[in-house]
Amino acid sequence: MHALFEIPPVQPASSARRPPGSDPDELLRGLNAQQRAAVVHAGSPLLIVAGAGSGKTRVLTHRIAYLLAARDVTPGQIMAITFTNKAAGEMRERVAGLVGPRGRRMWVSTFHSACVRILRAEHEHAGLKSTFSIYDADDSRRLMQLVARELDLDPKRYPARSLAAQVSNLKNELVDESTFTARASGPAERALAEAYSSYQQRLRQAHALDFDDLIMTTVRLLQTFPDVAEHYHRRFRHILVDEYQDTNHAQYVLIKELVGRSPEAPSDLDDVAASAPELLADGAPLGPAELCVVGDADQSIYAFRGATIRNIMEFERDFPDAETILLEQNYRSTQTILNAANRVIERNSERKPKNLWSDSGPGEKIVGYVADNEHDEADWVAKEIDRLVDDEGYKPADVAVFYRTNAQSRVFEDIFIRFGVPYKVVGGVRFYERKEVRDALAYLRAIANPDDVVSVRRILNTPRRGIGERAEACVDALASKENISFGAALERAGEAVGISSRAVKGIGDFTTIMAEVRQMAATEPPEDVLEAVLARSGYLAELEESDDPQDAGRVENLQELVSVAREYTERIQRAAAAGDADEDAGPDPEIEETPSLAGFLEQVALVADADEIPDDDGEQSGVVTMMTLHTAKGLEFPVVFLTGMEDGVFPHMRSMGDKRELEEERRLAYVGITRARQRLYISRAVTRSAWGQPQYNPESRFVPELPSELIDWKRTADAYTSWTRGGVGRGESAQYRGPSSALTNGPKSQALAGKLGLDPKLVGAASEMRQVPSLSPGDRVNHDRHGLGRVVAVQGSGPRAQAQIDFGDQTMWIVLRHAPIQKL
Ligand SMILES: Nc1ncnc2c1ncn2[C@@H]1O[C@H](COP(=O)(O)OP(=O)(O)OP(=O)(O)O)[C@@H](O)[C@H]1O
Ligand SMILES: [Mg+2]
Repeated sequence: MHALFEIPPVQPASSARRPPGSDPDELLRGLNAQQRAAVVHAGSPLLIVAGAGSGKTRVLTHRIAYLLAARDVTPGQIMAITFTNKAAGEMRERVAGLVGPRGRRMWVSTFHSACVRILRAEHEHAGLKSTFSIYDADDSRRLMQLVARELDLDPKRYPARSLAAQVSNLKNELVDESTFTARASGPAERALAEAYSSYQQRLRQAHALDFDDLIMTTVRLLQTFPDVAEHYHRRFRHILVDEYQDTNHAQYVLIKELVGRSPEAPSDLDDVAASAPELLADGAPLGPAELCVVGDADQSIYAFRGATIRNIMEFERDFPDAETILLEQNYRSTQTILNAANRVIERNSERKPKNLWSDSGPGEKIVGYVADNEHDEADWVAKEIDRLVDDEGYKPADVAVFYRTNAQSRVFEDIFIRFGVPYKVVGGVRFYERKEVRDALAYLRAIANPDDVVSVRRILNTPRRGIGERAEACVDALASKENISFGAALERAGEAVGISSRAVKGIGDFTTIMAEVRQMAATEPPEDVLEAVLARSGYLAELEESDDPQDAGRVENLQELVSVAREYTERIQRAAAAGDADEDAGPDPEIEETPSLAGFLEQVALVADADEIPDDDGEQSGVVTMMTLHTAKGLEFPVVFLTGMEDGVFPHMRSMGDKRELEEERRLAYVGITRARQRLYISRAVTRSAWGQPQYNPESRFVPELPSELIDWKRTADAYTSWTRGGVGRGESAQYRGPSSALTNGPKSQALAGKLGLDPKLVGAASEMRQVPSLSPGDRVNHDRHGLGRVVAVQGSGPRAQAQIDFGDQTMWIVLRHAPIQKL
């Protein structure tokens, strides 16, 4: 690897009349030597690898501004990829001030948004309707459920969720259904292959793409149609990618396709110039686009979604003429926080050593706290936030509380509400996941795309119109018989065999309303269409007439959705007006000029978790942000609380037996620590309830990896004085005594059975085996439902014991406490 260390000379300030920030010298002045080298680098592919907070994202932003200010690049030639829409918005905004309305032509977006834009523009090549629907994870699961039922797959052995996840993995590896079918072996793979094929067929019928399809279809489009690839290749001369360590294989291939091949020999260029001079229009060379990617292998935390560090580790092999630049100065955190982060991450194997340093001084010590239980932990966090605000001049908006899983937020919410700490939860049950919002969007999607089977079926009988499951099945049968879509079959419901006249009338009402509103959608903006359909369908009236207080909240959420649509319309109109003022840019077919239902649905479909982070409102003191560690990537906060630092919580129980997964958890810890600018807090609870029972969690193994001299413990486990008095010391776990049998056989255990999807009868059986069987790898077992199996691995002990068991056709992790299992 060779690093670039030449320091580009800073030119004396020239024309002072440039708008601020568009002066190249000024752009470079706020950067260190390596950052500057990255910003001005021209030609070969460029990889910037650097630790957290070293200014990678800042370099990308400045590089874009520099390209526009100093290198005669036009905004339309730039494509920048960020991990969230929020990050894209920030980057666009920062650059926009520099270039005015021309900035519209720059693509700054997530991979998914970029692909949607390409697919909308090229829908004919891709064999899609221009109004195709986008299915999110929940829609895919619903569709997979239909498929699994149709194929008569045993839902216990082949849960739809798992099938959908496996299909997603295959798509991330660019393995399509026919390739997989050809190579599938064994009953489990063959079942998956069948489900995959049938799922794809259903998607095609519904004119829908799932999230992973967006990428895979775009890759195939570019590979299959050289003229389409050429068009984008000619258009995008600069491709920039943030958070490159979290790209998966499909995204990586997409980047390669967009960048294009190595430079052609000059004679080829001459040939092109003679035969197709338009390809050389604007003087754009036909060589590969300039590629600049930034990332940090230590922050790769999406392996479970198919992200592969390989993409960053082997960048130089894949792009042989690539340059690499390292950044080592951290501008975000104190040296104490950095030292802690460095010491944790250095335990991982297979990493290139690097040492971040900061010149912002040692700062405050890390503060640690051991709570009796999760309520005590939240209580302490709330009081400490109060103190920071009252005594140290911090605002609530300066503070973030991180946890490993979404479910941990509830206790914090309860206590923050009681203490009056203003907060916002990012992720969790999000606005767009609420039932009424999904129903309303399903109406809109069914209007935009009548073939969208998942959406149509979702709202067909919501509100009730007397269309039961039986009627649906009759329509489905008609659709199969006539080989038409479900939506088309609804129009001919009267012909369906066995359908009741009541259902035919209900379906008639439904299709009439939909047809009317569909006509309206051709000319009216999405907010009016939404209001019309909510009123015409009776959906809103039903909520308004309800006595359930929750329904009032649902009406508010629908009002909010109408506002979201209105904002969308206004944004498009504003942008179009700004574009009209831009003389040198003609119409751009890849940019929306008028608001449309499809455009609105596209925007909504692509909203990611991180987009709900509140913007800094400047005036007010804002709210505390709560989120999972995964969502925290790329962000920074003056004060960070890392909570639930317990083995089994973080690192997550699932990952504890596997070295690679454990290393991914450690990278997550590194991400968490490095979000903090000035203050870092770590906390854990000695007991934490799970499924209504107390669990005793030992200290997270990541805590002793932090240098002890950097931590100021406000309370240790020695102070733990609950009913297991004396049983728990710091770093050791208490003996688990087991719940009383009243608990395990009472109504609670039946509720638990429901939560776990278990047959309640089996819980009784399992509770008789309160003594969790002690298993070791190699043991043979019998499971009431899965039959005979062999233990592959074991982790945890007492109530947390889990075993990985190979049942022949499948291998699964089983929590022994709940399992009807006997050792043979
Ligand atoms: N040369 C610099 N001078 C002053 N501040 C800087 C400089 N470079 C970066 N910063 C600031 O340091 C902080 C971290 O920068 P940035 O977010 O770009 O880092 P990053 O490498 O992208 O971090 P992460 O790996 O967490 O995504 C930001 O507040 C940024 O404005
Ligand atoms: Mg960044």
